[in-house]
Amino acid sequence: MFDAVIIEKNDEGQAASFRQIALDALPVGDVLVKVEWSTLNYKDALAITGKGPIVKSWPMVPGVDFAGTVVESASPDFLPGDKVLLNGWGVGEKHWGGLAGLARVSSEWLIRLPAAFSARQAMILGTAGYTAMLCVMALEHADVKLNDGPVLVTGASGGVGSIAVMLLSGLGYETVAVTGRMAEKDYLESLGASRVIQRDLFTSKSRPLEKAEWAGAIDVVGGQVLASVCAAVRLHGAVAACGLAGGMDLPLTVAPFILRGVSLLGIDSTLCPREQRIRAWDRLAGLIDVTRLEEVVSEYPLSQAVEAAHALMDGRTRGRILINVAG
Ligand SMILES: C=CC(=O)SCCNC(=O)CCNC(=O)[C@H](O)C(C)(C)COP(=O)(O)OP(=O)(O)OC[C@H]1O[C@@H](n2cnc3c(N)ncnc32)[C@H](O)[C@@H]1OP(=O)(O)O
Repeated sequence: MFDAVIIEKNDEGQAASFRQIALDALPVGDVLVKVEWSTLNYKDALAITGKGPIVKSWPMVPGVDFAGTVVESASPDFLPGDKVLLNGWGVGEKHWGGLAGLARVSSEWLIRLPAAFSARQAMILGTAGYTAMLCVMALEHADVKLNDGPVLVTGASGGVGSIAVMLLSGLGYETVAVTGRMAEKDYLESLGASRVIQRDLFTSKSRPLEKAEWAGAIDVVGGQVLASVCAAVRLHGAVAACGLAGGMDLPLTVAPFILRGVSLLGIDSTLCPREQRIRAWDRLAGLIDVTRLEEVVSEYPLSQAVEAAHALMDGRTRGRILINVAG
């Protein structure tokens, strides 16, 4: 038996609970991992609270992230004792995920834990940190340079936003944080934001082109916020879009793209190719000052993951939510 959060569905709806599960209930996979640390991302909170259609197969152990140690392996790529991590690949959606003491998964989804990080540190970063890194790499690839002007981060006090602010400011970009929670101004400045501005400035319908202010942007919100950001990007700037916390719609015109040459860069961390993931984790290893990770984290035991998911959905958390699975 092992401890897990499990989401079950019946005629009355879905419910998540913390309980013991039998070993033989684990799904198929060629590697068995003892999970030590996991996390809660916005997507996990949607799954646990039932506020979004994340779960595709029932019952489901949620958790798109985990880090731990290989216990059994039928793959030539991993041996018992290897330290590994996993982000995405439909784990926690279609295949049992990381909010459990054990996970049986495909070896193709695992990567080795970078030497720069402990399992705990890797999970403070988790999918949010790796997604933020993919966004930064996309802006670099689009040639957004340090002296081109300020770079915006929306949803800045959340998991992706906090790490994005840390990474961009660490690289030397003038980083401007957009938040719905101005009470987090000091926190965002401590992460490296040179300015913190209110989300309200981006929530009204924008004109096709607004005053060109931003050299680039990382957006976790989508909807009107993303549209307003695109309309205010400078000539040949770029926006990396990775989230939909504010909605799926995109009420904008083609003006920013055809009149200012703005690029809208889609970031998908779930099915991102393995080589690109490894590059992102290598970049994180080079850029993140591990002594500063404690500034962005709140830690919960696995037994309290369901309560933490409700707090995240209600906007009562900030930064990264770390789940201590091994105890
Ligand atoms: C964590 C990464 C992933 O899960 S990537 C996986 C693949 N992508 C997806 O599944 C997309 C779905 N997920 C999202 O859209 C998420 O927004 C996200 C993944 C991009 C960000 O997740 P994160 O873990 O950073 O979420 P947080 O809850 O910690 O922070 C969210 C941030 O957005 C603000 N926000 C929430 N609701 C709204 C809204 N309706 N309108 C505008 N902004 C909203 C929230 O308050 C946080 O920022 P703040 O500074 O407080 O404004």
